[in-house]
Amino acid sequence: MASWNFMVTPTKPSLSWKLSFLSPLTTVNVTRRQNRTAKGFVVFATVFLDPKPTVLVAEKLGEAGLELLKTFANVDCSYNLDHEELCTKISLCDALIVRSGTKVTREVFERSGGRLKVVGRAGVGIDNVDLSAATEHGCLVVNAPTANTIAAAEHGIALLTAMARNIAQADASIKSGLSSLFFMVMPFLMLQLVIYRAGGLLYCCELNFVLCYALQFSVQYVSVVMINKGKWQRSKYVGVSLVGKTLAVMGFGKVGSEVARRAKGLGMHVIAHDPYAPADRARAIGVDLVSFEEAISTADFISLHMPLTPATSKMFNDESFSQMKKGVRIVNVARGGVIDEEALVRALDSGTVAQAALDVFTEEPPSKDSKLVLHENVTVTPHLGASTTEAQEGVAIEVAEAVVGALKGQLAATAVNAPMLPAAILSELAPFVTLSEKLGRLAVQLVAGGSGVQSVKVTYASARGPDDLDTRLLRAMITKGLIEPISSVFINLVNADFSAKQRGLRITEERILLEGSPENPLEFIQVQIANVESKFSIAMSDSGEIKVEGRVKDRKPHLTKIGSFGVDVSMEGSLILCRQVDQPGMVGSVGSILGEENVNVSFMSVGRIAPRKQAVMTIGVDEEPSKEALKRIEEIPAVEEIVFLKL
Ligand SMILES: NC(=O)C1=CN([C@@H]2O[C@H](COP(=O)(O)OP(=O)(O)OC[C@H]3O[C@@H](n4cnc5c(N)ncnc54)[C@H](O)[C@@H]3O)[C@@H](O)[C@H]2O)C=CC1
Ligand SMILES: O=C(O)C(=O)COP(=O)(O)O
Repeated sequence: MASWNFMVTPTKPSLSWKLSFLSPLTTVNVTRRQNRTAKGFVVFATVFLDPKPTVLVAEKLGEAGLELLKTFANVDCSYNLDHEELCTKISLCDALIVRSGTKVTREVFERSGGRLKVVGRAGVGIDNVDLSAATEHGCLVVNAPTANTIAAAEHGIALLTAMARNIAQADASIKSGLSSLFFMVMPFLMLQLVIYRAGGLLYCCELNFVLCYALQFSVQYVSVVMINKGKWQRSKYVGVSLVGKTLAVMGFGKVGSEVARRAKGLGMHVIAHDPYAPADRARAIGVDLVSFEEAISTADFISLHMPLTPATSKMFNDESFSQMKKGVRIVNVARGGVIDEEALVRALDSGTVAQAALDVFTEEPPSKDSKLVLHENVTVTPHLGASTTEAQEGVAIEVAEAVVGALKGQLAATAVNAPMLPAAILSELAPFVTLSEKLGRLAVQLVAGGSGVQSVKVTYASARGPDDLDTRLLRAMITKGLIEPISSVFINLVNADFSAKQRGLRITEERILLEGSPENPLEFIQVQIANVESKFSIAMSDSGEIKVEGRVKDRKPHLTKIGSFGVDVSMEGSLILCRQVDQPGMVGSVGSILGEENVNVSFMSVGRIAPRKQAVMTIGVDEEPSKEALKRIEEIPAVEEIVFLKL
């Protein structure tokens, strides 16, 4: 536990008031109080900074997820924060967990002061998180993409069937009938009571008593008739059948395909529109993938399951409603923003859309006088798609695992703004990830002057076809290696591409398809930097670029080529590269200088063109040698150039 002494001058005697900007989980010990000043007390306080990260949970999260978070972090459950409160708290948090009710805006990232490392969305839709701002601030965004799929699909089906059979309207109608009876009878009972209490004029009271009962009975009679004939509205709520009808599933992803599967079970004919869905997945459950126009113009029911993006925003508008079959029925369990809500009201009024069942709205909660919500042909629920006990426990665990993993620096399988790869592939690629970063680091340190790097070519040699080798992660790590040694920018998987672009660094990728078994994901990776000069001339390839190449051996990164020189060096610690004339005694001379300087050598290897010709000595060192030590090595007559590189 780190401790930090500082001085505060509270203007009020209350020290805790002044220290409230610190995390509630930070322990503050006041150790000494000194003399009064004009402004108040001068106090020495010792603040014990808890080394555990702090996770702010801003919306209700399942207990199992909270327990998991608590094993690794301090958990601050502060629900219902307004935006300003969130912005104030965020600079004390390493991670933030939200559901759909919290807007994680650019301001949140800006005011985190760089501390926020991960935002966890306990659910699927990340339209409430400003992803560009997160990426620019190097903050990873992870979600829980699978645990609420079934809940959302079941809710979609619940709304579909409830809408077709007017369940919600009929239920409300019966209940409003009963309550109107209650309210109609109540005043007469009250009146009767008042008359009794008045006392005195007995005759008069009895007269009133009779009158009162007569009125009460007639009202009761009218009400019962109304309930039976009026609010027991069997003919008003005649529904429509689902069997044999066409359902268009718009967005054939996880939820959409589960809805389709269930709708098939109800005997519906299911078509789907999704520009990115694989046709074979649709075929496997007996669904035809069709164009947007065909889907909306042939469907009796339309169920929406695409994400809200700039491309899908208000894609259901006056124009698309006009192409629909008259009397179509629409279910939306995706996002309110995919529908132009005013256009939907117009379509409902004109009868183009017979009914809509909506779980989501452009503004949540919708305004109390929302014409859409109040429309008699609209059934609504308050964004309940993911709200089952099971789904909430599931998303809580899914997001907590992702957040803890991200805080530990592990690669996230549910990252939204960084390369996302399945866990098995991540584990297979892990040593190549390290190799990539080290190659980038090494290459950029070989550039004379360091900056000015603009054009980098990365070559991946593999027996695997492009579809079996996702290189985004490797590219991001090479970028990290290239940028970090020459800047103060912290690069991670999230902001690598963005930072490269911002610095005008163009990274092109090339693949060499090797023959043989694709057991290993990669044979070697090569990084070339064009249009620069090197501080170590040997690093230049024949075609004039700085070139380094590496392989993974025993899951460890190895440098195997510098320029055109073959070497074999484990890429650990730091390296001294030394170009020399190959002659006896070189290893000893260099080794003894380093020994005298108390620099521990982890390995030495010499690669040469031919005996007594040019050679490259690669020396792994545990400590950084002093400038004097490097100068002494450089002064050995056979040594032609030398460079020290931190990996
Ligand atoms: N109401 C609720 O409580 C819940 C709502 N959702 C929402 O449901 C939606 C779907 O979730 P998942 O199926 O888990 O996501 P997903 O990512 O598995 O599926 C979305 C599908 O939409 C497709 N798509 C993208 N652009 C499209 C376009 N222009 N037209 C048609 N399809 C398009 C994608 O290709 C993808 O297949 C999301 O918006 C999510 O936020 C999810 C869970 C609960
Ligand atoms: O997962 C989603 O996309 C949802 O819409 C669920 O939202 P919620 O977590 O219930 O606020």
